[in-house]
Amino acid sequence: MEFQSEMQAAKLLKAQSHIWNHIFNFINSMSLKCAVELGIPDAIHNYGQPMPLSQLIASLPIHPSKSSSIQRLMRILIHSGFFGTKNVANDDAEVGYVLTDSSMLLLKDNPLSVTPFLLVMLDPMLTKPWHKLSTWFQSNNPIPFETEHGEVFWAYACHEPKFNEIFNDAMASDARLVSKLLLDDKCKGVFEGLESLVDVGGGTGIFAKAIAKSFPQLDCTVFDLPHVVADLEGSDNLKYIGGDMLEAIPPSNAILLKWILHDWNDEECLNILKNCKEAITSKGKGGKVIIIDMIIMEDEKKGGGDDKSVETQLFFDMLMMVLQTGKERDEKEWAKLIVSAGFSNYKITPIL
Ligand SMILES: C[S@@+](CC[C@H](N)C(=O)[O-])C[C@H]1O[C@@H](n2cnc3c(N)ncnc32)[C@H](O)[C@@H]1O
Repeated sequence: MEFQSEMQAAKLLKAQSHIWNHIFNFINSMSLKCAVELGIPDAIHNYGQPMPLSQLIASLPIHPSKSSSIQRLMRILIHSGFFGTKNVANDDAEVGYVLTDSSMLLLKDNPLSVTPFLLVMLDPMLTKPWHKLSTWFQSNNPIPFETEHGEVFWAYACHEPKFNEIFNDAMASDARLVSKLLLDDKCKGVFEGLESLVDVGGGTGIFAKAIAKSFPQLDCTVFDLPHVVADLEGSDNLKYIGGDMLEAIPPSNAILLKWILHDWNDEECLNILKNCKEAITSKGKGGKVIIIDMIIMEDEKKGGGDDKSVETQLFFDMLMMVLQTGKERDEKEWAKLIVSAGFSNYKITPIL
């Protein structure tokens, strides 16, 4: 009997700690945001060797009364894998902070830095709608973002220049990382032999610039909302056009849709895909649509991702529910969309 109650107590405590860790998940995000805002990854990187706490404190723009709190911030970030410790050279007793692969990706000067994405996703403009999620479920409002801000995401970005800028920077940072992986690796062939390409919803054109550079013969166009591409200058084989993809898309040999369709519901996606089809066939011959988006792979046994990558996919799906009308889709849902839009076949290349 005693054994049974010990088991029950253990189960109870495990359940409680599971709940506590979920309640406090935001502390991981906010501690990381704070470290980035204080420039901690850059301070450690610039030091060039394991950085003792005293040196880190001396290098940061903090009030002297907060010095003793830095060690506590670092302790949780070490626990979550953003920093490590190593012995300081020639000193067996003293340890210093070092970066990990993840904090390397948060350095300001790293061309692949994820910092702009972190800063926009954790900006109150994007975190506040999460507090409206249950209200949204009880209303007929289409999107929690709209419940909070009174209008849809793209309309809001149009008249909030600061938000427009940080959002576009965040997209550009992802485009830099993904274009590096895709154009250096096994996907380069996808763009070979094309005459023209329109990057629909291409933002400030980071991805299209990388393609235009790798394929100087390819005529590239970045097509996005007028306020996003206003004042942007093209080059020899790159131009910017403002417009609305829900209306029409400029004619082209190929269309790129990176991180577009997951923003929209099935009906809106069908509209976009039909406009893509129209754009690639209006040149008189068939072409292709290149979609860069995720495929939900929940079932590990059927070749899906590990626990962490499934969690990332589910996070993104919820993000689309809160910020947009869209969703992340599994292969069946993608296939249905593609076929319904009138395309005859598709090929999936798993990369990221
Ligand atoms: C999630 S971002 C993706 C940006 C870029 N493709 C990337 O992956 O870095 C979606 C983009 O679609 C653009 N967009 C939204 N509505 C649009 C519309 N109706 N017509 C054209 N572009 C639109 C946004 O301005 C934004 O740049």
